[in-house]
Amino acid sequence: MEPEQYSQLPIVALDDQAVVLPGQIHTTPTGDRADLLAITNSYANRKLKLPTAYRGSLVIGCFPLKTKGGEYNANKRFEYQPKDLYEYGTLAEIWGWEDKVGYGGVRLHGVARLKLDGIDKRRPFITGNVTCYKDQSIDPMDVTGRELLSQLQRLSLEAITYTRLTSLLRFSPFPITAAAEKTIRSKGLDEAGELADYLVALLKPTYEEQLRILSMVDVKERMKFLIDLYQKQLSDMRNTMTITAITPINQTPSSEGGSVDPLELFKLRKFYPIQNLFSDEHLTMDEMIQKMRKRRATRLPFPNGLTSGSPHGTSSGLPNNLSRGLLKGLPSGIGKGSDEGDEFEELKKKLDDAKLSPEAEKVAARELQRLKKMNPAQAEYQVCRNYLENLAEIPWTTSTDDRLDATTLVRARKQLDDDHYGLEKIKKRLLEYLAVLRLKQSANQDLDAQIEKAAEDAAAVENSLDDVDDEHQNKPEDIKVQLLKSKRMVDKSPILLLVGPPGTGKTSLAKSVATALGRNFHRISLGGVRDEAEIRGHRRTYVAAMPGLIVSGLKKVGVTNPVFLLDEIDKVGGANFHGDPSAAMLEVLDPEQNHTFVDHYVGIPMDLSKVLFIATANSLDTIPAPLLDRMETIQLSGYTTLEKRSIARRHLIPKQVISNGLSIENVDISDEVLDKIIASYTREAGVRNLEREIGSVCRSKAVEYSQAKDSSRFESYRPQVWLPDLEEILGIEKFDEEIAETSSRPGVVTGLVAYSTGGQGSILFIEVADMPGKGSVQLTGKLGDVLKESVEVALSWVKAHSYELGLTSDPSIDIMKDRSLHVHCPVGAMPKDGPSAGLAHTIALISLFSGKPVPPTLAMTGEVSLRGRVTAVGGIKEKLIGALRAGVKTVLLPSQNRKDLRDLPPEVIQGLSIMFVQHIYEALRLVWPDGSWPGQAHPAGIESRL
Ligand SMILES: Nc1ncnc2c1ncn2[C@@H]1O[C@H](COP(=O)(O)OP(=O)(O)OP(=O)(O)O)[C@@H](O)[C@H]1O
Repeated sequence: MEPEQYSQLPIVALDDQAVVLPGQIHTTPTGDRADLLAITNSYANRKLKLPTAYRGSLVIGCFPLKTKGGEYNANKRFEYQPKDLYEYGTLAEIWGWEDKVGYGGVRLHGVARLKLDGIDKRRPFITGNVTCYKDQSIDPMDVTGRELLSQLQRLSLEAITYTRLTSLLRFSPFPITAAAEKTIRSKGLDEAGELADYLVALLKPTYEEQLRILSMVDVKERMKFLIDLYQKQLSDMRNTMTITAITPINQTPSSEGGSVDPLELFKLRKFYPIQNLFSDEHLTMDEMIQKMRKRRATRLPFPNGLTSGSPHGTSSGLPNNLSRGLLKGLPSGIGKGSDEGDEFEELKKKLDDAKLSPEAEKVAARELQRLKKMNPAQAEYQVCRNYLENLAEIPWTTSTDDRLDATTLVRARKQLDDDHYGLEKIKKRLLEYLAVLRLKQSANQDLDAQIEKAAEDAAAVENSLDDVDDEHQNKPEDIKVQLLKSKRMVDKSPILLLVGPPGTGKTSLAKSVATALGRNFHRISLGGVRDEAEIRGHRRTYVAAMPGLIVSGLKKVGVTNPVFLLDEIDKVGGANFHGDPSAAMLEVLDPEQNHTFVDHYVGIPMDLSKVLFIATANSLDTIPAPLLDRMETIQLSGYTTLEKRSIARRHLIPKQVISNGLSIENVDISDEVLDKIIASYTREAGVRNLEREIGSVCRSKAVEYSQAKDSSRFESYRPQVWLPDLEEILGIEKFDEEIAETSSRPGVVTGLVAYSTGGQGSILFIEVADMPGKGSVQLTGKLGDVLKESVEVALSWVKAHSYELGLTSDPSIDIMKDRSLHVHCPVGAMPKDGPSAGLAHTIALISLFSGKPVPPTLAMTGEVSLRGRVTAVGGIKEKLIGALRAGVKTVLLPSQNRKDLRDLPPEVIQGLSIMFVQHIYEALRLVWPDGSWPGQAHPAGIESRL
């Protein structure tokens, strides 16, 4: 939501050290204050001008104090000055006046954040211009936002559990923590800001920290800040917190008429570091408390005849239900009012409705029994309840019907074509996959019918044999049913892995597959997962334990057969002291194992075999081999300019135009403008930045359009975007394309590069210069080790063959004797590495020594060996696309790379003359066809493709 501006808003200063955050209620004392009384009067006289959105309720801006200021005016009324106010405040509704003598005050309810932009007038109360910020909800696709929210929830729940554990023992009000837990869990991405503000109240930060939180209009920033605060508090709690153990007290009953002071109970206390209690993960919370009691009983002497153990006491004088339970040593039954009873029934009903698997049903029944016996004030009660609620929310048997019928393939093809341009090979592979799925399912349907019939036959035979003796253990009919069942095809879906540079449509392809199948879709972001427990859940005995990503995903989609997108699987962390997350993924992804996947929290085997997993990755290098082995890789490569143009025309422009509130005829982007955006404002393999830049163009058109509309001058609006407009809208060009040079000089050769990030290719100049010297070689241009070595190989080969090449007049002359060399690769600031410039270096050296220039529109790539062989290199597609864009006409490639031509887009094959070479001599003959080069021993392999 965009911030709104309000003018002439009544503004008050809050009392000293008070901050009101949105959602909070605060009473600010009226005392002798002039402004609050004046506002009250104006309100009574209906003189206030209020923002339209808030008419009907009385809103004011309330600002905390920057300094302790304020003074009495001539009328003996206390007044604050605008300079006393902090620049951020809260828009608050006045909920009422407390009119008691001595401490009357105004009850305020915070609504939204305000920033004070200026003051209108000062008397009788301050009014000013403000900007009002409502919290933005976090986009569900925003990974950081989601992670922040879940981290904040986890930390705050952990803090609450610690508090509860101590407060349980110290009689602190349990219902408050329960309510807080409920609130924390119930907040989603759209209420993240509200949650953050709510959690401030639980933390009790300092005044300065509260002011900082107030000034944080950005929800994510606020969450980060709170996460820090919670982390600090938790580490304090973990390190220094101790538990005050209570003992069942055999207190002399208060028969003398005196009541037992609850504080008396704390006299007997023994401190245990809390970590000791949690370190043994096999203990339940109940058992921990028992353990504490035992230790206390053996070590603490009891004065005044008090002894531990005997559950004998009185409830008089203690908070009613708690005292009863505590004095009996926390047995069952306390506080089980009608509320808990309802809650229990509700939970039971939920579990009944949840269609649990047989194993889950057993566990649920057992846990319900335990819960029934438990005291709601026990920390373990909540743990057990949460567990059962989780069980009820997991889809054990519910699934959606696959839309797998005769029209499946046609429909899927249409869906994929509608959503994506090109990507033929990938679409074909996805369709094959769907076809197999459909065949398996229809084979199973036939078998199901047969099984049903065989089962009926078996039942009939059984009936007829009922009264005969029961020796027919393996009746043929039963065996038939078994046999048929074993033939049933298991729904073992292979796991697809889409690998490619960012923004090439991996996520959206997976979405299209889900839509085509009619299945629910859920994205699990694996980037940065370092902890095995994030995938498999925490054991239940951990504080604030939760199920892992997989089970949470299933809970969210509510069916057993969704499409799960495992995004960024290459970024899952390897083994560390938190376990090995990638090993946990192995079990999830193995079709042989994943029908009995066990989440640590749930602890019951679950069937993941119906889930269709599609993983995405940017590169295969960081995926552990065993994980890679379980997936079927589908490679996506970058798009050419032409492909990008078509994607933009068909998908991105319509999408952006509509999402910016315009219609197609309102924006006209020509091919020329599109090409400029692609070449000068984006350098990427995918189309994500392109989409962003098109979005900017559409937004700027939307502004123009609405201005024209508002001033009723439609005729002045121009839908076309012209080239000169681009600089104004998108800023100055971000990238300069390397363009093949027009003139040539000896020692300069055009090479080809593929950038490792972004999957983009381009040309690169190799420059070699010589000078008088003693044979040294200087290398510049941020060259990596491999590249440096390839220069050395090139130089050694040229030195060794200088006589054959006609560069020296005698075989004994060292060509480097009286000269030094300098090899440079612009752009100097960009790091370069790899062996693929070997051929270009060799040719550059020969060109320099022979004084023959190389044609500037001829580019080359290939690794060379000391024997002069030219061997294969990678990234051919990207390099050639880049070469074509840069204006190269002819390219020399290693013969071994011939296979890569199959993947090339047609416009590249048509636009470039591609020649293959196996040896440097062949390259020489192609570069300088007029020269008489030696090496006739290598005539084979000179071939060209035009
Ligand atoms: N061939 C295509 N046709 C139409 N739109 C495309 C195509 N390729 C990508 N897009 C669009 O580009 C945008 C980015 O794609 P997507 O989010 O799927 O990228 P990704 O490959 O998953 O990237 P990352 O690796 O960063 O997750 C989406 O809006 C998508 O629709």
